[in-house]
Amino acid sequence: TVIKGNPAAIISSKNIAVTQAPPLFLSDDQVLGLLDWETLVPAIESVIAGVDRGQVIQPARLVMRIPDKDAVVLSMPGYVKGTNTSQDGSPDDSLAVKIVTSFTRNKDIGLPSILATVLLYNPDNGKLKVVMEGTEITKWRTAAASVVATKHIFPRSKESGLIVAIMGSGAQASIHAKAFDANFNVKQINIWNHRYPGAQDLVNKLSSEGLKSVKAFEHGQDAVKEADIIVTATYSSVPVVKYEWIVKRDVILMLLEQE
Ligand SMILES: NC(=O)C1=CN([C@@H]2O[C@H](COP(=O)(O)OP(=O)(O)OC[C@H]3O[C@@H](n4cnc5c(N)ncnc54)[C@H](OP(=O)(O)O)[C@@H]3O)[C@@H](O)[C@H]2O)C=CC1
Ligand SMILES: O=C(O)C1=NCCCC1
Repeated sequence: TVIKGNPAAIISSKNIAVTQAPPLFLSDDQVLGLLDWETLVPAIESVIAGVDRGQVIQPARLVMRIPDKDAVVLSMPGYVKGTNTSQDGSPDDSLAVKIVTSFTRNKDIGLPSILATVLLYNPDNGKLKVVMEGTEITKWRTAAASVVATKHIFPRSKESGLIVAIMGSGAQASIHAKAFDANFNVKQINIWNHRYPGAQDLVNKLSSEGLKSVKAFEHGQDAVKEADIIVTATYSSVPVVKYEWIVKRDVILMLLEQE
């Protein structure tokens, strides 16, 4: 069966499952083509509110470690009870499982450390609808959650001129810089990495993509000194920010880490 049409419409339609169609496969590039902050941030905001309202089933994720490969596999099922109706008139509930692999040595072979797959099911009968590469959506949704948190708990985010410090220069550092730039009025983004050239490379990349006022820092303390928001996005097993470095009283600290 050839499935034609807009992947977004296909994902939201339950009919493909009923008609015995095989699951749709979406590559990361196709998923990326469907992602924008204007849609994603309110969606994440609504799901977080749904947790509070009891509309979300989200058990603790299963964590499997593979110590000799410095790797972790995370399995994350989730169900969201819809609040609207789909095109076919049924509730727009969602049922999915995300599987994330975290191989910290992947950098050496040019692969992202975090790779993900999302399996999307018909929420009424459990039939598999879509298999999608989930690496991009995982990156974006993590940063979107930081945007939502900032919006709700940091009063100065509504004013002009946020200073954001990002510790790390990998995938999460990059997407957080873009997310804050796109969603807030940002005065400066400070990037620190344990290897300074990594911070310089990320600054060059972000600047070439149009981000203004992005600066690399050699010392973490200098990067966080003036910051309103501090995002730690590293694989460090020791703290990369010291308490005494934080001089402002209402700084928000986002910690991204695996289990
Ligand atoms: N990617 C994702 O979607 C998500 C990631 N996370 C978490 O965010 C964190 C960063 O992930 P991600 O950006 O994808 O990973 P990357 O591999 O892309 O980046 C890792 C960053 O950590 C730095 N780093 C590695 N080892 C150390 C160390 N020993 N001390 C200090 N810094 C170190 C790396 O620097 P260098 O390369 O110079 O060594 C790099 O800047 C991880 O804890 C991950 O589990 C959380 C949610 C989602
Ligand atoms: O998707 C998530 O949630 C992840 N959490 C920590 C490790 C990377 C992915």
